[in-house]
Amino acid sequence: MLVFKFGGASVKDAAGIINLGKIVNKYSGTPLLIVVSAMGKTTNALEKLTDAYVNGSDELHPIFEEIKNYHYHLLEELFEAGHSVFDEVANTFVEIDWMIEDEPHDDYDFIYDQLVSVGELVSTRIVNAWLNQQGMVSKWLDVRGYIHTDNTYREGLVDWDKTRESIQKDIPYLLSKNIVVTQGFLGGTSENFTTTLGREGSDYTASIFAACLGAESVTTWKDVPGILNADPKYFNDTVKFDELSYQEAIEMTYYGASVIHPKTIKPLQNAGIPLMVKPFFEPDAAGTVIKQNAVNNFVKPVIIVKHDQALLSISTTDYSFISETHLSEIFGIFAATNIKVNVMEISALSFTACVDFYTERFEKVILILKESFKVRYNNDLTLMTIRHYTDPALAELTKGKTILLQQTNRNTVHRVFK
Ligand SMILES: Nc1ncnc2c1ncn2[C@@H]1O[C@H](COP(=O)(O)OP(=O)(O)O)[C@@H](O)[C@H]1O
Ligand SMILES: N[C@@H](CC(=O)OP(=O)(O)O)C(=O)O
Repeated sequence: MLVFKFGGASVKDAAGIINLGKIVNKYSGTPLLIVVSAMGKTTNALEKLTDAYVNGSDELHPIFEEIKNYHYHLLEELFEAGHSVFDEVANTFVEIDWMIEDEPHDDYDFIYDQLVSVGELVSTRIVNAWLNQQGMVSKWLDVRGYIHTDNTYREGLVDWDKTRESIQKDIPYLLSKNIVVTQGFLGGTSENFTTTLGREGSDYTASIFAACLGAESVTTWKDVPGILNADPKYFNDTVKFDELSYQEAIEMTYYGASVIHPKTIKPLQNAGIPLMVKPFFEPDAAGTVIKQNAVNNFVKPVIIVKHDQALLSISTTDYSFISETHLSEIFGIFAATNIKVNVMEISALSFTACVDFYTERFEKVILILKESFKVRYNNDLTLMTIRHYTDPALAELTKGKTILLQQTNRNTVHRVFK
């Protein structure tokens, strides 16, 4: 069986959904599970809606109307009036109406997951209806009953044993009868609340299903020819990799290559399942294959740029050395507040960490750290990681930047700058 993942860019409009149908049609006869993300930039719009709700903003209803109109226009282009998908989509949006009628719950991350998840619940209804309308028999599956997580909202931790059991119990039978269409990015808790797996987590969803089902391969259909040595949105003259090893792909995604979610590769590596990254605009092209024993061919350095970084500098209040006990306390606080450290440095008197900046989490961690330490920080920074670097490439890429932290290893350099 195969697992396909279609991201937001591939289903951003009616033409995208028609194209998805054509790609799927090429694989008729092969058992196929399809993971779909929210359409276009819907997740960003739902994040704005969540903020507006929590802050009691007047923008709440206009934002919601815009999200609904975007989906209804798309439906009108694809389906005759009266098709049951109109009601399915409307009923899903009603869940937002119910939630925003009440006063916001205290836990922002909990509210976020209940509201933002609607993007995937709606997109999968539309894709499923379109495939069926095109004669490809397909079943809509609520992923929240299959991917079981803890209640770490916005970063649900997957309970692999429970997830594997649920998936293996039902999905092989469903796949023997139909195509299965399900939501990326979402999970469910044991109390039946919705969780999300972290932004851009639909790639990870595809990998979870593939690993549990022993799929032949996973294909993620993207708006790029494959994995390139740098993000083509920011760099010209990029080169595509035909193959990449799991290890190299893990390193790239860990440091922020946003083309694949960082948690995606490991389950596939453990199960020996290849991951193809292919362009949805040219479905017969080879793309990039991530697999065991791949030949990594680095004709150019790999450049990974991560924005929205903060540099935290932590020292003791009595000017004593930073000890292992202090470090243990600091990491305990990071773990408890879901702060991810990308690069760090220790000196006699201070510990410095470059971390992803999320406003609410950051404010929380600073408050807790300040109970025991002196804390200074800079935000709005960029972390650039260059793998397989050359000195001229490094000099060119960092020209004119104010570097706040730097690390150089044999293969990889990190630079944090303004
Ligand atoms: N090394 C890279 N190679 C290819 N694309 C990259 C790379 N790094 C970042 N990207 C970005 O990843 C985007 C595709 O990923 P993403 O937007 O998450 O796709 P989707 O959400 O449709 O699955 C591309 O449009 C590109 O800008
Ligand atoms: N819709 C979610 C999950 C996701 O993976 O989306 P995409 O496949 O478009 O990156 C997000 O935008 O974060």
